[in-house]
Amino acid sequence: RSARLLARVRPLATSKFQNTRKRRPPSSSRPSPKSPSRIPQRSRGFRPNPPPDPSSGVALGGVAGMAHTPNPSRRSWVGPPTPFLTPRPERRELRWAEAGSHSSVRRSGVGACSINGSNDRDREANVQVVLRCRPLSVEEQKANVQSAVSCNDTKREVTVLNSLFKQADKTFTFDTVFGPKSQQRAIYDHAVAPIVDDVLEGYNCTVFAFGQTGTGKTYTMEGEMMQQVGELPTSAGVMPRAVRHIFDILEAQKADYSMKVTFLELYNEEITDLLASEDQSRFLEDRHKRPTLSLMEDGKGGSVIRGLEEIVVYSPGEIYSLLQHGSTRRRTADTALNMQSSRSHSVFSIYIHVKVTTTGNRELIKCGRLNLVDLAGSESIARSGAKEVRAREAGELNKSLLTLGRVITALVEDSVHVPYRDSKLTRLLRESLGGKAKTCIIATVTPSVHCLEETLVTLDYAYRAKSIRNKPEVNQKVCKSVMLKDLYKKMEKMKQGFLQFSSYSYSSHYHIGSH
Ligand SMILES: Nc1ncnc2c1ncn2[C@@H]1O[C@H](COP(=O)(O)OP(=O)(O)OP(=O)(O)O)[C@@H](O)[C@H]1O
Repeated sequence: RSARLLARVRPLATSKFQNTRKRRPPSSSRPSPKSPSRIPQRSRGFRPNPPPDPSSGVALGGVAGMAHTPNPSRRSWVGPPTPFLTPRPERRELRWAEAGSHSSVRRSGVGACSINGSNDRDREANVQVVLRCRPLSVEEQKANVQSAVSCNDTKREVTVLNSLFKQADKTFTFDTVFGPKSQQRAIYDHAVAPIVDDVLEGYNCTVFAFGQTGTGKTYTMEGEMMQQVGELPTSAGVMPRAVRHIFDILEAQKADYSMKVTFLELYNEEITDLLASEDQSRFLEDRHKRPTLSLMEDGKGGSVIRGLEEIVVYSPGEIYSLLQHGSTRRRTADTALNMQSSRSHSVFSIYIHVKVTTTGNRELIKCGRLNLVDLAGSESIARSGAKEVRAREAGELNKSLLTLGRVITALVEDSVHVPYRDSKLTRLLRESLGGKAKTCIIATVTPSVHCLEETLVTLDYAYRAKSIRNKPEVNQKVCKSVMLKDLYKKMEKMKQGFLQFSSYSYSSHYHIGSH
């Protein structure tokens, strides 16, 4: 019986090692040669979600709930899972394989999930919407372009000066407003840092930038990318700052943790892997020939991306180079509105597992995920001067952004049907909009009077998105070692019970027989 029980536990651990690729840390971040943790590991890390078998109906949802099925064409590893270690030797006991239960709190009923209280309403949290208005560019200033947007950071208000056109001004209030003079650091500290703290508590969180082309989405999300580990440049965006923040906290807590990342691009409704391994490099020159990945339903309203590579990382430096690598692979083009316009949406995800010991010495693993999404900009094809390929791209981009707008409207109006399925973008963002993730939207606008119409559209959608309510849930798993300990205890008890029973029946038999 015990053998049967253990046999049931083991496949859970091994099945997690199918699709994660581990890259060797760069020499600067590698542990010292004497450190046992440097023993070459063939670990592929840990899959935070159960294998996405549609028939099993495992509930995963959208970007924050994405899981990745093994791609049979990729190299797969055989043999028992080896531990995935954090770099410091004293943390060696954390093994990805330790997580025995894969379910989130709601599915497994393990642990407690309380944010503000116990009932559903208390657990709800509004999507946070912050507004950023970029400064006029040097060219715009030279051309004396008038500013038609005024920001009041203290009152959290942004006003569109329609009075320039003899109409009433329009004012919108957001959770935070960042005017043209605001710095990258302020945006990160006020809008994103709290969300990153939540990721380390085991929440799935999403930050996405949304707005017209050329308004500063990529600048806000990426900014100046880090070339190497060192001081963050003042123009570093949300992504490098979040990476630094995560490692700073984990190091300060001396936590046992494991981490992996994925980076995907959604272009013309096709998903490609921006971190695809070198064997795909022949496709790099011709971006149109890059293999596309399929987005599948998991049977419970979530999505699954087949074959997306998960890369195990050990240091901020490694993530910076992956970010750099991935973003240079992204499709960009010179348009009339932006010299380097992103022609695709991108999703960079960091999966973090942190081991925590609760009162009563119970070991749990908190599994948080941070999705950093840089959407392509909506654009007026007439004004951007897009033709042929660019016009088609713009059409596809506008289509997916339109669906995003319809999803926001449906959620705000509490419609029975939310059209998530109408575009891949909304399928990916499903969990972040109305699902169990915590979400922050950074809406970006330009102050240029020439873009007033588009600015009003962005403000209108962003304002509506403030009313979307999510139901955030902590994901935590019981360590496998704890589960095994519990099993052994139960077995021991059963053995004792059995021994007591047999000695009792033997003695009563003997007793009866002796008469
Ligand atoms: N807050 C800001 N401060 C200084 N420069 C900025 C700011 N926001 C954007 N820019 C500059 O404006 C230009 C356009 O920004 P960016 O490429 O980030 O726009 P985008 O919204 O991502 O556009 P697209 O949707 O076309 O990709 C860039 O040159 C960027 O450096």
